[in-house]
Order: sequence, then structure tokens, then C-alpha cells
Amino acid sequence: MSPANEPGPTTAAVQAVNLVKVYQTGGLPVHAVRGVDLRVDRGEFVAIMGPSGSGKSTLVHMLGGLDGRTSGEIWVDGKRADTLNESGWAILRRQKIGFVFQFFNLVANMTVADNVELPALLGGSTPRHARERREYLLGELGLADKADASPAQLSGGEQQRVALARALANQPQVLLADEPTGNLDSRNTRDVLRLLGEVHRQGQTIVMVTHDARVAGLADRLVTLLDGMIVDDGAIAPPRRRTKPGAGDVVELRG
Ligand SMILES: Nc1ncnc2c1ncn2[C@@H]1O[C@H](COP(=O)(O)OP(=O)(O)OP(=O)(O)O)[C@@H](O)[C@H]1O
Repeated sequence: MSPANEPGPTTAAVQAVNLVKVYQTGGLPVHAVRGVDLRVDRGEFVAIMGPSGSGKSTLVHMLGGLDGRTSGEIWVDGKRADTLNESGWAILRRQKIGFVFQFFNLVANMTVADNVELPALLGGSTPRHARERREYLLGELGLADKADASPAQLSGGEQQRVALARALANQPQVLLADEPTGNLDSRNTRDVLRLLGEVHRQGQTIVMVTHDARVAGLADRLVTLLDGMIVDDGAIAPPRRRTKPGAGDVVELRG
């Protein structure tokens, strides 16, 4: 293990050490993640790419304790996390981790505003701070006028943006995002990317799975998975010409 990957009370927001996941399906093992070492420092924005089935979702689920590991270590904010039980993970998630996944799991009988404010309140924010944060996030995502709606009254793309606002409500130590723009049209994708860029500039650590090179181009660093292993890990060069992201944008690797 390289010194940069040594676990412990470091500056890492989240870290995997020799992380392995083997699913057992009908007696046949599926090696989804095969010994991944990944350290994400505070304030970094890491995009994870790779072909379908390469283990991207499994990796980020394990980093957030949503999927158990087969072996290896997970560290969150300098503390060992893989040894936690379910309730330990639940507390850690509430305090330190924000999630945006393809299934948004908004609470159906609560308004959009309450859905977004809840994690901040559970994390100890004052009601005023939770409301201000919610107003900021929904405003940035073009959803200010939906605050009093219920999730069922929203489109899929709107629900996805509410899920992002909820994940960021608590200013988590790390945001884990799995295809956060997966269901969005280009205008809504722009809103989401603008917000991710902005919270990143404010210091938010982000680990994001994406299939879209334009979305990955927003990150500082691109990690590529293949067959459950990291095959490339390098900094992303900023675009030479600062223009709006477009279909023809090329992501350059310095790695
Ligand atoms: N619950 C499960 N049970 C059994 N096998 C699984 C399970 N979840 C994922 N797998 C398998 O693990 C491997 C990695 O899957 P994973 O979803 O992590 O890939 P991915 O890179 O995120 O793919 P995609 O880009 O299609 O979302 C695949 O072979 C998949 O079939």
C-alpha cells in the first residue's frame, strides 16, 4: 500500500482499503469489487467511470454502508466505519454522508420543503438554518416554487433534484452520488452540475458515479473501474477554453 493510501486519522473524507465485494447468486460468486484502494481527500471531487457492471455502484454503496463488504476497510472522516453495525452506520450517514441515487426515496407524505429540511434538522441544525439552506438549495435547482408540493406531484427529474437538495442539506462530510443526472434533460442537468460545482467550490467533498464524460469533466479527478478494479486514477485537466459544457467537450487526463 502506498503511504497516500494508509488509513487512519488522516485528511481523507472517505477511504477504501483493499475493499472486496463478492455477491453469491445461486451459489455462483460474482466478484463485483476486487481489492479497491481509494482515498478521497476533503474537498476533492472524484468522478468514477467504467463500463456497465464494472462495480461502480457497488463501490459507492459500500462507502456509504448501504451494501456490506466482503473484506477490506472503509474509513469515513478518519474513523474506521466498516466495523460498525447497522445503527452505527445509520448515525454515521446522518452526520457525515449525503446520498443521491437513482431511486430517490423521498418521504411521500411530507412536502418537498420538509423532505429537504429533515436531514439538516436530524443533524442538529436550527430550524432557521435548515430553512435557509433549503431555500438556497431549492432556489439553485429551480425548484423554489415546489416547496409546498408533495413528491408525487413532481416529475421524475424534479424528484431527482429534490433528492440532491436533501443530500446536501446537512453539508455532509462527503456526498456520494450515483448517476445524479441520469434522468434529467439537458437544462436540468445544467442546474445540477452548476450546483455541484458551486458546493464543491465551497469545500464539499463529492464522489460521483457517472457514464457521462461531460459530467465527469466537472470533477478534479477521474477514477476508472474495470472488472471491479481501478485501472486508472488521475487528475482531470481543466478545459483549455472556458465555455459552457457542450456535447463535444473532451475530458483530458493528466494522470
Ligand atoms: N445485489 C446483487 N446481487 C448479485 N450481483 C450483483 C448485485 N448487485 C450487483 N451485482 C453484480 O455486481 C457487478 C457490479 O455491479 P454494479 O451495479 O456495481 O456495476 P456498475 O458499474 O454500477 O454498473 P452500471 O453502470 O450498469 O450501473 C455486476 O456483475 C452485477 O451484476
